[in-house]
Amino acid sequence: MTLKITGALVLGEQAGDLYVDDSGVLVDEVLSPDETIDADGLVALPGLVDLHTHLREPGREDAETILSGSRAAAMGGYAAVLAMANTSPVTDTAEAALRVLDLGREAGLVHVQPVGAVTRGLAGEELAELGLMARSRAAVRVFSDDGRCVHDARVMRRALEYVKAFGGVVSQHAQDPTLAGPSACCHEGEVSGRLGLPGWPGVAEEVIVARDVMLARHTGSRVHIAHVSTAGSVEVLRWAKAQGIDVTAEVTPHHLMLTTDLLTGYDPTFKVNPPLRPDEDVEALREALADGTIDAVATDHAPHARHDKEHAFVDAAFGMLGLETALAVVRTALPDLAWADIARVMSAAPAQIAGLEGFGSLDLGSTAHVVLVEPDATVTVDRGASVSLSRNNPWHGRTLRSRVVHTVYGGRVTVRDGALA
Ligand SMILES: NC(=O)N[C@@H](CC(=O)O)C(=O)O
Repeated sequence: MTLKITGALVLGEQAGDLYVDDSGVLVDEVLSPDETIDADGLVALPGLVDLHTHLREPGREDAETILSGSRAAAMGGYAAVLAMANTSPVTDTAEAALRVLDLGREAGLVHVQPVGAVTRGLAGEELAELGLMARSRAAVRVFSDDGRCVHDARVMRRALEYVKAFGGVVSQHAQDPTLAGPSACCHEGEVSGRLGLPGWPGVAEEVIVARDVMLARHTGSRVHIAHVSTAGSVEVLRWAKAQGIDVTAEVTPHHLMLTTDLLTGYDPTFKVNPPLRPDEDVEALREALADGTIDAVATDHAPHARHDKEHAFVDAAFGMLGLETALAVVRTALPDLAWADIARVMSAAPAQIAGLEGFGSLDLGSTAHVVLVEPDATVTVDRGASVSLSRNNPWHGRTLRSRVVHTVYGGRVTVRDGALA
């Protein structure tokens, strides 16, 4: 099946046509295409890549499945997602990783790349089968105990040494458990004090970021900091990058826009880990994304069933949806960010960090993963319209700028006119 996309503003710049041959590759011309998409006025970006998605399968298929999460990803303009390891059972073996990969292929809407756990059962003690996962057909390159911090420095050091052998990376959920007590449920500060909610401070994140950049320097290995949420972490990253330490970092759309004050209604939709932070952190995160200190935007899409989320704030599960709205949130939060920069932080950089070949580019000869965006559309989010199985959507009722109109994955249209194809 061949495809022609006419009149798209490629990376937001000049209008041009894109052609896809019948092997799903971008080429300079196709004479009589099987399908033509009129993209006049739409911006074409390389299909987005999400470094941080929770798909809940296996184990919590009531909250999300690999199929429903793939649908949400396609609707958000994604061509690839990295599926976090905190499923049940945990993705800590090659067999478990292959199962995620194959279920993703069966769904066929985005590439689902398994993230391997760093430690067995996410218990933080013994390393998981890192080498077997890496050498398997799933070719796992990103390892993370996300949801939990690899808090033991010795274990973190060993993991960094181990993944170095095959060009892997450890994605750290930076949160010192001794500074973030078991009942903590939000940012420690003026708002938590007023609401009487147990909080944890920004420094719980920052001490781990500081420790891990030093471990990366010591081991000569590569560390990635998941969902950076504080100005202090940004300062450490800026210093580490200036030293030439091999560190990358991501920020979530919600940490670029939502702040701690949203907690005053005790609505558990806004309970997330790391927690929403004050304005000054949000400002520092926006600047760091724009200046390249933070490399990528990653959703931390964390679907939860009603019976886990609809509780008193202290008891509710941590996490919020993100795949379908990520691009519009980034565009709304940083209206001056050029489309080429959006393509970098939401596609090229995450593909590179994850070692995913064939993603992140619209150059001729690349696999045709393309998202076509209406740049100045305004859309009011309705959580009921989501294709995710969950409804913990913090953007419900908000008006966001820009809209994903079509998504093409490997030359195949997965979203057409804003609906699953
Ligand atoms: N980000 C979240 O708030 N939740 C994540 C895991 C986590 O706690 O990081 C989840 O798996 O639900």
